[in-house]
Formats: sequence, structure tokens, C-alpha cells
Amino acid sequence: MSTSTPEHITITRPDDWHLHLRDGAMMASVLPHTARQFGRAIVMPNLKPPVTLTSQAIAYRQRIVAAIPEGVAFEPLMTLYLTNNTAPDEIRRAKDSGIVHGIKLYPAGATTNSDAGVSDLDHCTKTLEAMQEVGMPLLLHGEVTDPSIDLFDREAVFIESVLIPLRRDMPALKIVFEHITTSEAAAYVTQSGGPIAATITAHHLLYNRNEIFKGGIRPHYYCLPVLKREQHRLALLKAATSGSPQFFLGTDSAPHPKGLKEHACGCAGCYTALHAMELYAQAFDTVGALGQLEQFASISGPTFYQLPRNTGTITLRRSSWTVPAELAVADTTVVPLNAGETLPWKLE
Ligand SMILES: NC(=O)N[C@@H](CC(=O)O)C(=O)O
Ligand SMILES: [Zn+2]
Ligand SMILES: [Zn+2]
Repeated sequence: MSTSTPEHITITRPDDWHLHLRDGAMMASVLPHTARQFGRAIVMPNLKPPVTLTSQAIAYRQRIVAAIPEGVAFEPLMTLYLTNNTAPDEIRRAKDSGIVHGIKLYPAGATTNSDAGVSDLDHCTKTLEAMQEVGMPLLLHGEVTDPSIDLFDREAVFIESVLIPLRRDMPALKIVFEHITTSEAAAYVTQSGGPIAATITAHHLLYNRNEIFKGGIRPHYYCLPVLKREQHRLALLKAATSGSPQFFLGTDSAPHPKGLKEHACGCAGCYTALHAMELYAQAFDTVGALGQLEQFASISGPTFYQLPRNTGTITLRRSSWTVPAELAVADTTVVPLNAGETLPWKLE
């Protein structure tokens, strides 16, 4: 059991079950932020070109491992990017590798680097059957891409038009509904039973869509799925702090160069790896639920992925600090979420 007082909290070292590390110099620059807080992370495969083969995931993993700072224990958990052409045999190779822990579905066009994603899940039936058979989780960016559907409704429509039919056909397929943003998604996961869970970001627990437009357009608060109304934020906070093993931590930390965020057509993604646990502690504290943080951050994820819990601990202290205005990352600059703001919790 964790110790929890209003002033500090010590919990089992957490994991990040949804993370973008990118590659090359950017990856080497952002990785220490994640490795300082988390024991492991599910590393998203939406590189350019995407990580579609087990052999590519093995090579990407080696590049990440080579960039882990001296003396830091961190384990990258790899994923493959599902395409219309992913072969069922590739799923078996992925499973046998022991290093691939999920297959990521990006509906084509839904988000950053999703052009090679799936245009219609009907192309993937045999591959999904292989996943169901070997117990390989399907990780979902759960938004439809139909341009006639309102941007704010794309997650709710995805549940009805993609997720419910998929789970009717493949009830034993393990699914992680990634970065959920709506009360509909939280309710669906809670009520549906079976092998489904969801990750929730810190920013969707802390902010509603007003944040994007406060005093002017604020591109660093733009991510996909986009922030929603306050009623949805409250539903997510309730799910995250409920103690349910179906909800766990996934930051969706997604670094983009400053110039591509502060742009006429800015990229989607919030950079939170620097201060992730501080943000989650802040969110849980607003509803007096710090006692549930360990379940959400350190226990429910390993249980779902059938991995052991981490052995070490981290301590968060109520102690204010100011997030840097920007970070020098590789040969560019990344602006973290909350740049220049003072946060109430600090990781020791
Ligand atoms: N969340 C985002 O807004 N962006 C992510 C992609 C994703 O997770 O959808 C990225 O890779 O930048
Ligand atoms: Zn996504
Ligand atoms: Zn993501």
C-alpha cells in the first residue's frame, strides 16, 4: 500500500503505457525525461516510415536502449504499426520476439504520421484473428476519420461504428482504447466487460477545450483526440481515480519542434514527458484521490499487459516549481505543456 499524505506521496515506480519517443537525436534528447519518472513505456510506432515489422521494432528498440542514460533502469516496450497489409505471420513473429507488446491501429489520416494506417478494418480480419489467438493486444487510436463527422464527435462515433462491431466479431481480442477523451469512452470501457482497458493522459484529466482558446489560440494545448468539454474531463477523472483496473496511465507525450506547433497548420501533440507524474498528481489531488494514483500509474497497466510490477518507488512532494519556457532538444526546440507555469507537485 502506498503512503499518502497531503504533502508527499510514495508509490511503486510507474509506467507510461502510451508514449512517442520519435527517433535519432530527438529520441535521445527526450528519453531521459521519461526514464527519470517511469520504469517502462509502450513506445508508439508512428515514425516516418512507421515501424511495421518485428525486425524494425528490434532495431528501434536497440537505438532506444543505446540512448538510456548511464545508471538508469528503463525498459522500452515495443509496438508495431498495423497497415492494410500486415501479415498474420508478422503477428506470430512479433509475439515470438518477446519485445513487441501491442499492435497499433491508426485509422488512416486520423493523427500525426497515420497516412500508412488502416483504411478499413476489413482488410485486417486474418491479422486480428492471429492477434486474438496469440494474445497480442490491439492498441487503438479511437477516432473515425470521416470529414463529415464533427471533430469533437469522432471518438464517440468510433465506438459505435468500429469498436462495437469489432468486439462482437472478436470478443477475446485484447484491446487498449488509447488516450480516451469522452464520457462515452469511459462509460463504454466500464460497462462492456471483456479484455478491454483504456489509457488516459494527464492533460485530458486537467483541461477542457477552453484551454486551447484562453486569451488567444494556444497551439501547445492542441492534441488528438482534441480536448473536450468539462463534462468529459470530469468523467475521465472519475474513471482514472475509480481504482478500476481498466484505466491506466498513458501520457501520449508527443514532442514536435516548436516551429511546427506554432504554425499556420500546427501539429497535434502535447509534450508532457518532462513533468508527467507531477501533472497526474495535480489532477488526482484536485479530487482528493492521491491514494488511487498508484493503482492507476503502477498497478493496472502491468496487470493488463501481464507484466510484473516495477520494484522501485518514486516520491512526489507538494513543492511548487516552474516549467521551463522551452527545451533545447536535438537541433531544435520543444515547448513543453505548461511552459512558464508554476506547478504544485514535484518529483523528487
Ligand atoms: N496525440 C497527438 O496529438 N499526436 C501524436 C499521435 C497520436 O497519439 O495520435 C503524435 O505522434 O504526435
Ligand atoms: Zn493517437
Ligand atoms: Zn499518441
